[in-house]
Amino acid sequence: MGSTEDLDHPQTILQYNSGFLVSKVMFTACELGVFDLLLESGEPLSSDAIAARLGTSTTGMERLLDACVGLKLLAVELTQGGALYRNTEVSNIYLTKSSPKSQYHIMMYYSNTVYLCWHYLADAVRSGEEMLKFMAGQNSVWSICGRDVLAAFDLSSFTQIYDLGGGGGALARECVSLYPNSTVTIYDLPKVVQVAKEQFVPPEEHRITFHEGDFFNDPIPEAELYILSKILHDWDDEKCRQLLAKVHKACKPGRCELLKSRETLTYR
Ligand SMILES: C[S@@+](CC[C@H](N)C(=O)[O-])C[C@H]1O[C@@H](n2cnc3c(N)ncnc32)[C@H](O)[C@@H]1O
Repeated sequence: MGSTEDLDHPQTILQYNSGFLVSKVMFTACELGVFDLLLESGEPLSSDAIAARLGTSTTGMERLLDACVGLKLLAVELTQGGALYRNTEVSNIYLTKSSPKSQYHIMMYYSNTVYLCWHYLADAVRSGEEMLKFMAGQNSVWSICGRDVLAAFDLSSFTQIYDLGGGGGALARECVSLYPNSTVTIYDLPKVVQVAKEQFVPPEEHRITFHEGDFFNDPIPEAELYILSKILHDWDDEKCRQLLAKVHKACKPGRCELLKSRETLTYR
């Protein structure tokens, strides 16, 4: 990024400028069932056949298919009868609904929900009130899967837990409910801790405490278990290394970190 080539021709800036087009082409082909149809058909199909089977316009479909070819999500074979399209291997594995490794459902969530929310990013940045909605949003997922995440490993031997960047505290609440002998300290930025206290964690919940701090610039106190849930994806590799090194230093031998990113759960 910022290379001398970029100064002559801003390749990076142009890629960022149109990045959303790439996502939307992939989402649309998934949503319309292009990859599923090509998997089921077992043979390459023309754009007319695909359009007819999926009930779309022929020109629109042809353009979408060609865009997918450009993105290497589809391959095209030029025959005397016209162009025939088929899935690439990667599309068969990740973009079809029936594949065990299918990413279809998360993509539909991104396309129909996350994509729309990001339209209002500038408003969200302008307005501090959005923080409350963001925290509630972050919390809501834990009412569905918090217990499963926390039960994936037996954490009952840990009584003193720090949830770094613990936000609104929904995971902390699940944790003390599942492991009644534990206490969880939500470590987060002062303004977030204030909102968590006022809005999300009932004062009678004495097993949850708070620590106002910046995990990059302030000390991280000693604890038996550190939870970093949906934290690392926010930072570049250097920042993640910095944070993990700090947690590692605070962690005494035999103590642990539970890392939950969007896709993975790690216990070490
Ligand atoms: C994506 S949210 C995840 C919230 C929660 N862990 C969860 O799983 O729902 C990231 C959290 O990290 C907190 N955070 C960001 N930078 C931080 C910092 N430097 N020190 C402490 N917390 C921070 C944010 O305030 C926010 O609550």
